[in-house]
Amino acid sequence: MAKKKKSKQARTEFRKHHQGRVRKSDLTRDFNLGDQERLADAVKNERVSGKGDLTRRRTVADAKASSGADPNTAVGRTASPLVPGRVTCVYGLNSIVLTDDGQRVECTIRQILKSLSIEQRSAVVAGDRVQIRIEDEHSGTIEHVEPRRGVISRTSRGQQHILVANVDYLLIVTSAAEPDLKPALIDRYLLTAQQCSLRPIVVINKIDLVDPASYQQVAAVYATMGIRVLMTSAESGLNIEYLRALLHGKQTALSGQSGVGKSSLLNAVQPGLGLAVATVSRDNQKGRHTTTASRLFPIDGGGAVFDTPGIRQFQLWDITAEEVAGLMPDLRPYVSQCRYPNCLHLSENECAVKDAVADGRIDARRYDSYCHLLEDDLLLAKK
Ligand SMILES: Nc1nc2c(ncn2[C@@H]2O[C@H](COP(=O)(O)OP(=O)(O)OP(=O)(O)O)[C@@H](O)[C@H]2O)c(=O)[nH]1
Ligand SMILES: [Zn+2]
Repeated sequence: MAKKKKSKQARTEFRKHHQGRVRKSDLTRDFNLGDQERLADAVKNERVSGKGDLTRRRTVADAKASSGADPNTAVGRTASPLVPGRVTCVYGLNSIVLTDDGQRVECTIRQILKSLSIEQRSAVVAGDRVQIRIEDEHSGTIEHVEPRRGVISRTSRGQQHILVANVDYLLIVTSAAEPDLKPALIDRYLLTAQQCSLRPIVVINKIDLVDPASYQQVAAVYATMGIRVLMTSAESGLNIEYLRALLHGKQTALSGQSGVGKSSLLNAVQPGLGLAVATVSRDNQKGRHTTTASRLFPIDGGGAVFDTPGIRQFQLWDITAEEVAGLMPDLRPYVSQCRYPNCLHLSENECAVKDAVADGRIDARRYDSYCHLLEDDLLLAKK
């Protein structure tokens, strides 16, 4: 409740701030809502109107009607046309944009978007579809951000911080050996996928190092929940073709512990990437994980894989103990049948989840994972 109040207040502050800006810069449209689409419209209008020049103050529709030209291409002054692309990486107020025709352009963010980024922290994020104006060979300005879908975000100090936008899949890479498979870790990644409404793909890599039969049961439990599980070997090429087909045309966020073979898999899926494999020392590895730069690897024929350091090793950012069972497709059907509405399915009596574990309707290992997560992390953190 307090949170809601706070965010309403923050929105009001934000609105006031931007209304001020709008007047200052002579924008012609109402700027009340301050959401991204309206903001982008306002940016267009600002461009069309020009600062302080009343004779050029026109709406986008006017400009279209009278000139027949795309108002994005600046009325009254010559400017290069807008070019569509995708943000691969954001650092401070600068971004790297990969245009649809394959140019890599270092972009600043248009002034009005910048002020949004101070208020909401995420004016432009990795994965955003944008329109940019190229100024010279390798630099430009982001003029417009398309509405987002499929975002991976976390909340810090009451504000949503988006790590990557426009994602279809969460690729959860694990290894059968070196390091050993940790199903409990897969379960954690799955919670985040569920929470962010991303389709997960679980990859068990390095399957060449073990007897695949030893992982059939783990894989089958996920498969019954409708989760795709793939046993791969970057070494032998097993299932690489299949993985490539899955990723084709999709935006995929990469996750998984260090050393499981993420770079090796990407190199195999997309020959020519030439990603460094396991050459980093322990010290360097630490450094790598603290970097905030994210990378995007385009897939031939469409689609891309995002490697965003904050996503590689998820923390359970915004998940509360009470939410976990509802985010697990195998536990969820039983939750409403427990005697106590606030049942955490740990030591309570008349718990439908525990009954389902006892007679095998819920996999015991998954339930174990659930208990560890709550007891070791979420409830402990509360104490
Ligand atoms: N046997 C076997 N080894 C593999 C396979 N895939 C990767 N490896 C080896 O595992 C080690 C780690 O591979 P990477 O691709 O660097 O792993 P990563 O997940 O990208 O590691 P970080 O960059 O630290 O996150 C390397 O020595 C690879 O050669 C595989 O399918 N089979
Ligand atoms: Zn219960």
